[in-house]
Amino acid sequence: AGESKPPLNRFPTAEEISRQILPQHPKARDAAEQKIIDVMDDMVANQARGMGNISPEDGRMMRMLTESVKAKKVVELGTSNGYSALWFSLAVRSTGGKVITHEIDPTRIKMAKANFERARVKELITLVEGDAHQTIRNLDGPIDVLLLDAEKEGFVDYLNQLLPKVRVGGLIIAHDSSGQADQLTDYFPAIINNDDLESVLIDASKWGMCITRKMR
Ligand SMILES: C[S@@+](CC[C@H](N)C(=O)[O-])C[C@H]1O[C@@H](n2cnc3c(N)ncnc32)[C@H](O)[C@@H]1O
Repeated sequence: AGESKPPLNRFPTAEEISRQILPQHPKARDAAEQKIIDVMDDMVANQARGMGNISPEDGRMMRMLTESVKAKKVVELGTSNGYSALWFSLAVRSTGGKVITHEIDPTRIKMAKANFERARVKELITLVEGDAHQTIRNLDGPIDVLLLDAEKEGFVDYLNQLLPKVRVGGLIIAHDSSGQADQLTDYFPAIINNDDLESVLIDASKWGMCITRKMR
């Protein structure tokens, strides 16, 4: 924070605006949020390798969206070590909501639990262990925000299972929608050919998020 950058003598590119001009660091509104952000910073510095975490830009966008739709229930598929869930926890602290996140890998489950513990968000986040294709079957709606960030080939099944539980006006965020678009050749038709859904690609970092709104 506060680091000064030499002025550009041309129009900045979108990446320069995103990475150099707009603030990179999340803003805390109180000490509890600062605690969460401190843990997120530590995860970026010391745990990120091989975790497949979302970028900070995408996290900021998800936090804004989640607060904007006043989400009470956020469902995440693919917790990894808990980085994106912590971004959601910043949002649900202000909406009075909860995050239910799903992960299959025991090592990552252990890391996520430790991160949630030290960020003091255990009452905001429920971590469901196991294969999400099975564990989401008993999930109750209404879901306000759904993040698809587990294995790409599973996205259509996740959508089919959970779309009926997403509330009208709710959001489905498919992560890596540009970075791994080649693995989403079934997913794109599934959302495009559904007249109840409207979608837009937000490419704040190279991974991209396809954000879909349930219109009716
Ligand atoms: C890209 S990472 C998630 C990153 C995380 N959302 C973040 O930004 O911090 C994908 C995760 O999905 C998990 N995963 C893959 N298949 C799964 C399944 N069938 N059920 C639950 N989790 C799964 C992987 O173990 C991996 O940790």
